[in-house]
Amino acid sequence: MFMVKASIGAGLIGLALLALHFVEGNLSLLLPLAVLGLSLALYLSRDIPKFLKVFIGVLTAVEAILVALSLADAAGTVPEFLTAYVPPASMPVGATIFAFVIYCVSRIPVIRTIMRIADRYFTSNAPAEIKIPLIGTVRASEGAIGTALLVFLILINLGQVALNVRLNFFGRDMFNALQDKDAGAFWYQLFGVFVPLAAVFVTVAMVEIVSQYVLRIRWREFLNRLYVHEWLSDGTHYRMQLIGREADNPDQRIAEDLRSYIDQTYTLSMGLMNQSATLVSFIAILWSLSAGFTLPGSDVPVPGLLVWVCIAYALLGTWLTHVIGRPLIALYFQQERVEADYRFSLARLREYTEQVALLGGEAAEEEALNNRFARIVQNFMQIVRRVMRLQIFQSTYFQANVVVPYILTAPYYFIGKITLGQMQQTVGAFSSVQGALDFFITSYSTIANYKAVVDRLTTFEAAVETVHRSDAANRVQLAPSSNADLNVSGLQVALPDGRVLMRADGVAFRQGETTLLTGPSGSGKSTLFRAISGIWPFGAGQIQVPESQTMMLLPQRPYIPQGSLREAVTYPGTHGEYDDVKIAEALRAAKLPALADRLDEERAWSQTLSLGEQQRLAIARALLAKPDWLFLDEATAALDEPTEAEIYEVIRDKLPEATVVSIGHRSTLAAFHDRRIDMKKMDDGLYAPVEKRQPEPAA
Ligand SMILES: Nc1ncnc2c1ncn2[C@@H]1O[C@H](COP(=O)(O)OP(=O)(O)OP(=O)(O)O)[C@@H](O)[C@H]1O
Repeated sequence: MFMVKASIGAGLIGLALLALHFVEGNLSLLLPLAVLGLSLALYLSRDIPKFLKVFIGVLTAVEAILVALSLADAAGTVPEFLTAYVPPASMPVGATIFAFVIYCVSRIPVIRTIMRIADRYFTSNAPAEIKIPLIGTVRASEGAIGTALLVFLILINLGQVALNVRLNFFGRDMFNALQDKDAGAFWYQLFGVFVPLAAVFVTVAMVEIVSQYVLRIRWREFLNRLYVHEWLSDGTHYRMQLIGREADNPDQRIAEDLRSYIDQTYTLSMGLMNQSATLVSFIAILWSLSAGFTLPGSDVPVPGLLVWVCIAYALLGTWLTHVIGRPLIALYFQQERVEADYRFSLARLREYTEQVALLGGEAAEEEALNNRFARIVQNFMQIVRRVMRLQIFQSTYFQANVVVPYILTAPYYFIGKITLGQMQQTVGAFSSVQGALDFFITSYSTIANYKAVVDRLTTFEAAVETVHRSDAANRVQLAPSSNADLNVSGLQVALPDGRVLMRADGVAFRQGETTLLTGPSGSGKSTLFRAISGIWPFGAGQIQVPESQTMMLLPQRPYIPQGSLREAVTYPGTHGEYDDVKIAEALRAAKLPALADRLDEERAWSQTLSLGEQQRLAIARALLAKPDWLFLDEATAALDEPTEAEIYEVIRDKLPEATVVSIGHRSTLAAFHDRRIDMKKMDDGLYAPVEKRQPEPAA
């Protein structure tokens, strides 16, 4: 496809050249036009990530302007004030080379992975709006707004390079004025040239920083929402931690890694473009400045001598940096992991502070925390050792950078081949080219860190995908059925490592009939409940659930979110779903009258309420949600027997339509259920539910 487009591009260029030849009789513009055509073909070629395509697009557009300027110049139609800005032919060539490099880079698998994350934002169709000063509110898709901001920022960055090029000439003219002792020219250069340029520079820098921050935060907000959504949807967050440790600390990946990814993608890509543009511009200058240079100690002229020296010097530095710094990638990855583990341990301790205090577990906790922190230190010290070596090399290299251009040019100055201004300009251009080529060296740590961040995001995405894929493959199937009962057939429930724990075949939970599930601890009762609610994927077989009926499962230890008591009771209902009167009523019914008028109170409820109170709060949730099926997994085990009896009474009274299935160990529970199923160990070593005859009520 690309070849077809390239051929079409080349054909069009041919036609344009022919037309030009007849009109102008001028073929010297062949090169810029040809390279412009190539850039266009690159831009049009399919399958380039959008983020990179934007860069090629802007480069092509800028290149078109430069070529147009050259054409106008050839035709003698460029206004006087613009003639100084007619670019040398090398500029469009440079832009095309850079576009081609981007194109080639976009074929590299790791870059495609990186760009796929970026493109989730830049290709988004979600409606959005942005307020632009002097223009007002503009509505467009989020992807379009992001793209527009990116285009704007690329243009600004290119503009900054152009300003630097102009300043390089200012340096030459000013030093020449000094050498000639021409005071008039000197002051003109200072106030007529430098001051206006500096003013433009400051304004552009201000606009750039604001636009850049706006783009970054929009981009982050978008990806953040997306990741949070993917993590939370379909119980992925739960199943992800069941399948292994590849995607450890998802909180860290969403909160930290996404931010780093966006910051670094922006900084590195813009930096790379900036440095490439600098490189192209200053190589052109350096090339022309090399004109008078001969091989040292001889009269043999070497075209572009300074350029070659500069490139060889930088390549050597880049290669050495890579060799020394490569282990940093893995070390940074590991650092993120141990830091997140430590943070999580602290947060967990905060959650369980009461249990730790009661058990007097402080010493054990301290030891565990110190051990975890020791891993941070250990890995960090490896980073330090590696960074130290890198730093020794880089510092030496950068110190040498200061003097190398003087060493190269001074001999030519002393024998009068170049003026002081030219020498100064050469040193400036050499440093700019050097700086651009050193981009990789200066950014090595960032790049190493970036790679670690990208790996963490891609493993996160891969884990999300694994969870979704496992949906389709071998797993317990939940099948909605028109039958009012819940039927289990051919079910085998396994552990994450594949070991089968229990089996159940031909078991029915009948609508309207309360069932008590009993059995030894560890026999898989809770896991069967998890399978019925669809969050436990491991195993095989089918569970037919009555369609369009709601289910609610209350575990032994309820989850209580941070926030007000109202939010705790109405969870997982959305804000405003129940009015306060109903909430208070539910709390009173669940034997928590003292809480009924404290709905606005915000505190760590999971730490202040007793377990029995938390369990009653969960019952209040069920009373509000009115599910068709209510599964109670030892959900009243912390209550005294009379209160437990009252709660079952309330459930029967307030939720007469609900089918209750309970798990419990207490014998008194049997009285509240119509039927009992017991988990029994079978001959094959697996547990299976067996119908148990209810004892006749005592006469
Ligand atoms: N995420 C998990 N990873 C590995 N094993 C698990 C996981 N969850 C549960 N198990 C194991 O599955 C088995 C059954 O656990 P389950 O909680 O279903 O038992 P139970 O019958 O409800 O026990 P109890 O009466 O003590 O609550 C246990 O041996 C438990 O260790």
